[in-house]
Amino acid sequence: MDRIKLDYSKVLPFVGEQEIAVQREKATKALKGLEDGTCKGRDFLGWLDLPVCITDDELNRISACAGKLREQTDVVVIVGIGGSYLGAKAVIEAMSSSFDACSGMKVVFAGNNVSEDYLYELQAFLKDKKFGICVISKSGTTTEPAVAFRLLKDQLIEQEGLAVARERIVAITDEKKGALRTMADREGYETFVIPDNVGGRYSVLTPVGLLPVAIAGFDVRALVKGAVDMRMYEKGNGAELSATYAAVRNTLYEKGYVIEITVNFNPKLHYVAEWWKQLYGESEGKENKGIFPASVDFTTDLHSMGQYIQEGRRILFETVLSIDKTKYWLQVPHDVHDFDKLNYLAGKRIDEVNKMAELGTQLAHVDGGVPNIRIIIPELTEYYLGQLFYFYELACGISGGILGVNTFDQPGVEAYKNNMFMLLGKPGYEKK
Ligand SMILES: O=P(O)(O)OC[C@H]1O[C@](O)(CO)[C@@H](O)[C@@H]1O
Repeated sequence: MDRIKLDYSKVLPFVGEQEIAVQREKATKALKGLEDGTCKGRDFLGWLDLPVCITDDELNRISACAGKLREQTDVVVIVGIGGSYLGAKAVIEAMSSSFDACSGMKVVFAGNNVSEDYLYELQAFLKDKKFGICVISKSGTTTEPAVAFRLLKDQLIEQEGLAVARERIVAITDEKKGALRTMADREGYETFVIPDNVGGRYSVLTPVGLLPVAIAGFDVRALVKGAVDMRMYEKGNGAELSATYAAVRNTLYEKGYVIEITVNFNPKLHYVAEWWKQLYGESEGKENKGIFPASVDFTTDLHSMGQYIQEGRRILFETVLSIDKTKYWLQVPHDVHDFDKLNYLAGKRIDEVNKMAELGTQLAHVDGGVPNIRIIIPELTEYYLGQLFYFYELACGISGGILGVNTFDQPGVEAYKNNMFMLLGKPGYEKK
């Protein structure tokens, strides 16, 4: 099997190899802190060896549960927010056909917002459908998924009766604590556990990511294998890829490039970037520090954000997720009239046009003062997504270590929650 690659040659017009080497040394120290378990947030390092530790029994249980839901239902609603849905959404969007339901099974998401219209429309869509619910919350107390789950559970009971509803609900949560654990135990739902030492945004390789992906009909074993191979490669090579990426982005940050834009040239990667934004934003954005993670879909956003990136404030760098080989083959057709003057492209692959757009964009943006990193993904498969997830997770752990923050907490997220609870009159929040 091939491996994802990193190309930072188009960063070198902006920073010297020597400057990167300084950050690379810091990266080596940060990596040691992770591997020794001496870094800040050391109670949350379970993800480091997670892919290697997943047993065959666990994978079989995940497959069996997914198989049962696929048999019994036409639609499964994945209820969760942040790390409790983004990894699964990223894989499912990347692997699904852009127009069909994935492998005959429709997987939809809820609990990642509190929009009344969204929930109303979802309930209308589920009316008279055979549906199931996979509810995911590590804490078991997050408001958005809790509200959605209450509505959907009631609807399921109303449509199917209590006994069938219990059969069609699966909960993924803490082993012992939280409201969801209490409810699942009391109602007798099938449950899967999110390990204590794995934070939400690092949980894609636990049942949190794996079960929804299996329900959608995709290959979780290949996903895990990709992560295992990346873990083994990085372990044997001083985290060559992850530490280098972490060092390069921190070198840029020190030079005033405070915004990293993750770029794709394939809309299927949109949610990979969303997953990455949570991973890096929640991990690094604290103590008034951290690179701001942003993302764009090209070429779509070249026609909107392209102007700013080319000529706006020079505080941006780009990391392009570049897919080497497409899944399909499609050529630009020849036209006898050539009214649109496109015959110069006739016979060329659509992907060649896309690749030239990618190269042309890189040249233009580098010329315009935007450093460019490329992550080259051989093909868009579960296996390479597994590699990519592990690479990004390890690089994030290292990068947070270089920055000197606790990569694994997210104290800032509480501020909005406290205000919302106070405004809604939640008992215990009146005085706040
Ligand atoms: O799985 P939970 O506990 O519902 O949390 C969901 C998300 O909310 C956060 O805790 C932030 O509020 C994220 O870190 C997490 O991924």
